[in-house]
Amino acid sequence: MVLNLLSKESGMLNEGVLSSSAAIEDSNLDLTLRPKRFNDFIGQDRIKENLHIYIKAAKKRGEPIDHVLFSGPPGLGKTTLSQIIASETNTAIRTTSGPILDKPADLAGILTNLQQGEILFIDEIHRLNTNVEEYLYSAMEDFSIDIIIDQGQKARSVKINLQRFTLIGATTREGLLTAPLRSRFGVLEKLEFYPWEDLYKIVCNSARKLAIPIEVKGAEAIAKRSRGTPRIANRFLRRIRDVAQVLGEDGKDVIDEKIALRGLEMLGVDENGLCEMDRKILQTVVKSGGGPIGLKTIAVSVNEQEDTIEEVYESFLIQRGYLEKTPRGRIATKQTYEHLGVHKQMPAQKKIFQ
Ligand SMILES: Nc1ncnc2c1ncn2[C@@H]1O[C@H](COP(=O)(O)OP(=O)(O)OP(=O)(O)O)[C@@H](O)[C@H]1O
Repeated sequence: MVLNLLSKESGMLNEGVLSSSAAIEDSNLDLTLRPKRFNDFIGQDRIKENLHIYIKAAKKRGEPIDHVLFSGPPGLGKTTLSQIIASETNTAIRTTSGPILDKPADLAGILTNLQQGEILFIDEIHRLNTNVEEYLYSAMEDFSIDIIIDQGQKARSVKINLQRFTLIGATTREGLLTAPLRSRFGVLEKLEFYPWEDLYKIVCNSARKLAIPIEVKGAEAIAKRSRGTPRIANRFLRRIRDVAQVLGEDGKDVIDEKIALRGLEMLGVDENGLCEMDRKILQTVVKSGGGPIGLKTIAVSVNEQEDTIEEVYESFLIQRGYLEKTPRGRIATKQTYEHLGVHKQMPAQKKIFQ
């Protein structure tokens, strides 16, 4: 049964494919593992130091910190950092997300209920609809909003002052943010993929919190194949725990290197940390003669949403040197051919007649 779940999940990075009970268990464990303070948050040192200073200075002035925008691929800790800011500043955090805020009234309801210094966290802020986004401008800048009361001829606009709050926006697609919205954030921080050494520490910490016995080599194997992403490292750890419990030698539940590698193979993760979808994307580019090939064509060929390819897979493949993005499309690199074990077909040499 465990094995079935693993093979179904194979190569998928989204939680959507987990059975509902596994998904609930995973999200509960996610809460257990989420760092609560800067001290528990591993890596991203430059960002942590910056935030530490901004928080200290704001406290000194007796003001809330400036609006913050976190950008970067999914699972790197944008939500976690936002919650840490709230706990480090002893303030409440109200959470919503871009697609949920359908109309300005939805946002007005939330804004007018915010208390002095509270944090409003908007996840996927790049997906705010234009009307709602424009409404946010004056709230962020002047801490006021205009609302229309009454209808028809009696309709009039009334200005409402808001308490001073901090908006924290998170986005996986910073490029989709409009310039007016982007310019209203005082702090812009881009989270980067983690080096494996940081992920190793995260895996060890999580194993300790969940009382999972793990050997150094086992933790290293997971850390090196987790796409530079803490959420993935934690998920692999939990799935490989299942493997250790069922397939561990002599009834031992320990995650050693052998079990870790076996579990990763079952998850469809190869020695460089690429999953099945990564390989499908790269194969599509290579089959097209190495590119340039458009995102749309790739999406149709691998049967995945364009957005998901850009947000989840492509950013990692580009960062690791497997793919280049040009205005004419995606291009495979030498490393891609080497990894897939395919020989690059060189264009036929032109004959030079003298
Ligand atoms: N630096 C870190 N140290 C330890 N654990 C981390 C770190 N960053 C993230 N995590 C873990 O990874 C999980 C995912 O992090 P989080 O939800 O903050 O990512 P995110 O960037 O907001 O993702 P998304 O864009 O999908 O919303 C968290 O539950 C937490 O357990």
